[in-house]
Amino acid sequence: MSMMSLASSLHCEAVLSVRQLNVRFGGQQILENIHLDLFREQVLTLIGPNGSGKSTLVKTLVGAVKPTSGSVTIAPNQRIGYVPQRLHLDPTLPMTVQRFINLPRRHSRQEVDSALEDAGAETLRQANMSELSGGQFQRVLLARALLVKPDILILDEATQGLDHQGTAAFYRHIDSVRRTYGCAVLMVSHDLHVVMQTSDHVLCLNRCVCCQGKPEHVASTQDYRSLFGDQAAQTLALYRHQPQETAHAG
Ligand SMILES: Nc1ncnc2c1ncn2[C@@H]1O[C@H](COP(=O)(O)OP(=O)(O)OP(=O)(O)O)[C@@H](O)[C@H]1O
Repeated sequence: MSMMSLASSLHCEAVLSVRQLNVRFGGQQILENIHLDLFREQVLTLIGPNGSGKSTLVKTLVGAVKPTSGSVTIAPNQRIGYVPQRLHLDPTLPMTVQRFINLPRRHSRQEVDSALEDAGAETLRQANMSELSGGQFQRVLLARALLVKPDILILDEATQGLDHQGTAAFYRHIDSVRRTYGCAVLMVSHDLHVVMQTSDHVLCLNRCVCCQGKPEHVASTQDYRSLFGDQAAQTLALYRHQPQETAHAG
């Protein structure tokens, strides 16, 4: 096979594709003409200001929101693991991590242990869900998503509320999960520094896709700078001055 045909066959292997997607709530257009491809083992991050439609797009991908028009196509036999932005549990209801993770379907002890370990939550099996820290809770949600042995892992602002250290640690788990499971990762994040260091592809959303590409490309666009202001200037400076050293910094 020539290099050219090899490259084109690899590029056809999208595990998830979105075409001409529009979502309206009432009379309001929330997502407009979204076009997106996610490839095997790729880390694609959605960024965008508050209210730009990131969560709505993720919910559309996992089937929780129905598009007004357009399509979401998942390649055959692809299992999706989903880590939601928030999950409210009744704090008065005692429930161990082990019990929570076995809902709605029971898994073998070995499957549970292995998912907890892959998510960095191996010490939490007997802990009570209501006593977990924010970072521990998110790792348990990640473990639950890993139980399906995902080909596609989708995370909606999974590090919301975590401090720098917790955020950096969580992304390290995501990175190792991607390698262990060989899965594609699509996530929403506000942590621009980390996004720019950990993503293969960044898609900047503001109702429609306003720019996308490799992190260094997106960081240098005017759209990105006008949406994220000072924070954008900092991430760009990071590329110019110390691209290697800060990998995985929080
Ligand atoms: N179920 C709904 N019904 C009506 N409007 C909705 C619904 N869900 C979201 N919206 C609106 O859609 C817009 C996009 O919301 P969305 O949560 O997708 O944005 P986001 O980019 O994820 O924001 P954030 O960064 O604040 O989480 C907002 O104006 C929101 O009020």
